[in-house]
Amino acid sequence: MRIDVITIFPEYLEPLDVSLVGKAREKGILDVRLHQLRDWTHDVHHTVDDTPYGGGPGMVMKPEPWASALDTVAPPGATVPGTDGAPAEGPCLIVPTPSGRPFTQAVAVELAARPWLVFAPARYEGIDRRVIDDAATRMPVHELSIGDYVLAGGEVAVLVMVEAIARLLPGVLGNVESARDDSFAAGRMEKLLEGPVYTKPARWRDREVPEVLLSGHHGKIARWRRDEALRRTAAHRPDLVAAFRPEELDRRDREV
Ligand SMILES: COc1cc(COC(=O)c2cn[nH]c2)cc(-c2cccnc2)c1
Repeated sequence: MRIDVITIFPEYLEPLDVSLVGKAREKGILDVRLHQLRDWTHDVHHTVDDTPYGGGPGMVMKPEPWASALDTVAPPGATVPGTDGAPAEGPCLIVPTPSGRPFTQAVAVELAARPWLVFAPARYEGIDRRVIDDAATRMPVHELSIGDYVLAGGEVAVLVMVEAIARLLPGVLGNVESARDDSFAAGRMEKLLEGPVYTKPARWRDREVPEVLLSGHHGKIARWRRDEALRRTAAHRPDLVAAFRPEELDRRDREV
């Protein structure tokens, strides 16, 4: 997978050199390229923003630098080889924004199937809308939110999305850390939260590990984990429990 990030703060993306994503880059699974948006400005101050039409607080990112950057990074008609022999594909543009579609595990799974992602993290109050409208004439554009809060810029959101997507790519996670059991991975109790986890020692500061986990009885352990996941989800995310159908639970109970 090729990932391009266009930003005025490339140093914000240095964490992509370490750990999981860093190793995926070393293995050639990920090809991450950072681009300084100011390289596509021509004035002495390398200006990328201006006051908003219609007034209001803050500044808006000018269209010209973004359009030039996107034309260079993802020229019209440019493609990369598809994954697993799929046909070559052009880029998909991702714009982190508080007003975007929620970035969920399902969206991460969808994007992990694409061979080329271009991220456009904005600063200030955002990017002139015409940049996104123009880009949408030649590539899919996803405006995505990582949560209901406002950041000073989209770079942190890019780090979140790249990590969530990269860990789904074959060869990135060792088989020990399989992404299969994720809370939100489909097929594992659908969208319930993870229950509590424990490791050695069995007794620590007078606190014991729940007996069932030491029993070796896989059926009881699975049921206990499901109950704890449901308990935790009811406590922290009643909205997810509401979406859960009781007969669904009975079926799963029968499976164990
Ligand atoms: C300060 O106002 C902002 C901040 C950001 C950075 O992203 C987030 O804050 C975010 C992302 N997921 N949750 C929060 C982006 C935009 C923006 C970008 C493009 C078009 N329109 C608006 C605006």
